[in-house]
Amino acid sequence: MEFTKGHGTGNDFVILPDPDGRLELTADLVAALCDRRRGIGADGVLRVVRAAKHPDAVDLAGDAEWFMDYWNSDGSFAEMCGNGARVFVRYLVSTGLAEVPGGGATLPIATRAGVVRAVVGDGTVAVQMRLPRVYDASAATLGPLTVPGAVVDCGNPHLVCALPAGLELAGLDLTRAPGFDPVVFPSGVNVEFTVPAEPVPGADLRVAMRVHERGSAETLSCGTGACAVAAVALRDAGRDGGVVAVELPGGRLTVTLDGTTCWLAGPAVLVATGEVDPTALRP
Ligand SMILES: N[C@@H](CCC[C@H](N)C(=O)O)C(=O)O
Repeated sequence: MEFTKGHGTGNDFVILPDPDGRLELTADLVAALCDRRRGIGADGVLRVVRAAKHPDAVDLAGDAEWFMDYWNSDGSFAEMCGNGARVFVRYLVSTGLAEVPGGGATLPIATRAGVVRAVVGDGTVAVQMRLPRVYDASAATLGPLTVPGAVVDCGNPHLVCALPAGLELAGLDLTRAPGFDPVVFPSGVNVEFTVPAEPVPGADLRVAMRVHERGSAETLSCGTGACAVAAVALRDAGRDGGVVAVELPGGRLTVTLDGTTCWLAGPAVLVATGEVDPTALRP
C-alpha cells in the first residue's frame, strides 16, 4: 500500500492515495498505521479519494473533485481537520492531482463538514474554513482542576478553556483526556487550553494553546482548534474580526476572521513516501 507522510505544524498524517475508492480502509487498519511503535505513526489518516467515488462525499462535494476522508488515529471519523485539509492540498498539488488555481481562484476540497477552499503558497497553505460558532459555555476537568470554557462548533466540536491566572500550559498533564460534559458533547470534544501571549507584528491578538484531541490524544497542533481559539479570543476582546497568531507546541498558525469568513494559514509539509505492508502491521 502506497503512502506519503506529511504534517502541518507537527500535526502529522499518513496520506493514502485512493483516487477511485478501492481501498478497504477500516478503523483497525487506520489505528495500526497510526501506531507510533508498530506502524508508521501519525495523528490521523487522510485518504485521497475522488468525491464522486466516496458515498460520504457525493451529495456535499459541490465543485470539489477531491474528498478528504479524514480518520483520527484511534480509527474514528471526524467531520473536519484543518491541518489535514492544508496537508491534503499540499499533497494534491505536489503529486499533480490538482493544479494551483490561477487568477486568485481557490481550490475546493470536500470534507464531511462541507467544502473548504484553499490557496497554496510556497511553504504555506491557507484554507477558508467553516466560520467558528461560539454558542455555549461548559467546563473541562483535569484531575482536581475545573476550567470553564466556551463551546465552539467548527464543523467538529471544541471546548476552549482559558487557564486561570497563575497556571501555565507547560504544567498541564494532557497524557489523559480532560473530562467534559457528555450532555453538551455527546460525540466527544477537542479540548483547548489557552493563555494570552504578547502580540507579534501583523497580528491583532496572540494566544498560546495546547490541545487534547478527540480520537488522537494530545497533538502538537490542531487547525480547527486554532480557529476555535481565535474566535473566542476575538469575542473576549470585544472585536468582530481580526488576525490572531496562535502558538502551538508544533509552531504558529494564523487565523483571520472577519465575521463572515475564517482563514487558517500555516506551513504544510510532505516528508516521506513509501510502501507499507498492511499484513505486517501489529503482528
Ligand atoms: N487536528 C485536526 C482535528 C482532527 C479531528 C479531531 N480530532 C476531531 O475528532 O474532531 C485539525 O487540525 O483540525
